Amino acid sequence: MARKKITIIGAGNVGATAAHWAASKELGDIVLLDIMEGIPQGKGLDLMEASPVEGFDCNILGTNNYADTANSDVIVITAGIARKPGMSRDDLIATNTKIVADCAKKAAEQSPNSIIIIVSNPLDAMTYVAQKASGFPTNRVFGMSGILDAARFKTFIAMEMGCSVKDVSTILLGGHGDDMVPLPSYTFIGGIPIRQLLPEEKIQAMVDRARKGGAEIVGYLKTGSAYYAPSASVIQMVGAILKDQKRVLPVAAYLNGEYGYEGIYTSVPVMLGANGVEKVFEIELTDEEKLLLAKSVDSVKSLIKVTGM
Ligand SMILES: NC(=O)C1=CN([C@@H]2O[C@H](COP(=O)(O)OP(=O)(O)OC[C@H]3O[C@@H](n4cnc5c(N)ncnc54)[C@H](O)[C@@H]3O)[C@@H](O)[C@H]2O)C=CC1
Ligand SMILES: CC(=O)C(=O)O
Repeated sequence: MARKKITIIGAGNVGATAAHWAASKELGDIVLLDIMEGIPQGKGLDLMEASPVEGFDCNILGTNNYADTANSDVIVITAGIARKPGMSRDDLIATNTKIVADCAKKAAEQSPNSIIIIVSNPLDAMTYVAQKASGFPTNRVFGMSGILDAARFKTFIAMEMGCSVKDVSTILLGGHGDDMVPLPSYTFIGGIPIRQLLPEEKIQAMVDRARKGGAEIVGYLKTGSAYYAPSASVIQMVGAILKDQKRVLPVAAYLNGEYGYEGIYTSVPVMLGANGVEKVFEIELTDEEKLLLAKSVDSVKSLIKVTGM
């Protein structure tokens, strides 16, 4: 069987670390593309030279040329810039819209049957931009944030309980911002509802910490944002697609009337397999949860508006 081909666009912290996880899991051959000359080539070769030590078999090519990405099965877009002093959020969106649209268009031309996963921020709006720029059907363009945000929530719960992270399960909805919607009502520890094990104030403190999880890491790093957990999260999605695992995961998926919303991307539980988003699950929500989701979707809508797409 031919090896799968994964292209990662943006060889910065998230992109290079995603290549590392993908290689160590032998998910396929990897093309690492960046606009900076030498960076993807150097990081790609360095990672490839780890293969005899770690014992993984895959080719890793660093490049600045989209022709090298041809016939990829999955394309991960992490390209973009972070907000700099003096730059408004709208300035950032304008710049990243151009970058993400350009990357998605060029990558889609080279790999017309591929699946595109967006990581670049602001996530939900950039996913919308990539879908428009690629012209791909919406089941083949979606974003990563829900797995990361849920992973942060699960980590804090395991830390609080002193239990294994493996026994914590949850669902999280909404945009990748401060008003994302972690759902304690769908959170279980070894099958036990979290509200039977922890007081509400402790649960709400962890909900709040998860919402601000990205900022917490930036506060420590100062020079950049999180990349280990984000890259692990996107590679979980890549694995689910390439192995047709039918995983049920929170993904920034296109909504076609589900939850009462149409024409936007936001995180909801989906089934992820070889055809990308194969099913969107609509779960029951309380009135309060519906209001929280509406607030988050409003934020996503206003970000999409700024893109002008
Ligand atoms: N969705 C999520 O949950 C998360 C999203 N992010 C976002 O992912 C993006 C990447 O983050 P990092 O890797 O930490 O940033 P980084 O600055 O380390 O890497 C970005 C890379 O993109 C490259 N790039 C810029 N313009 C390009 C273009 N036109 N074509 C190809 N490459 C280009 C840069 O040269 C750089 O190497 C950011 O937008 C960040 O906010 C990061 C973590 C989590
Ligand atoms: C950077 C980002 O989006 C995060 O760490 O959540």
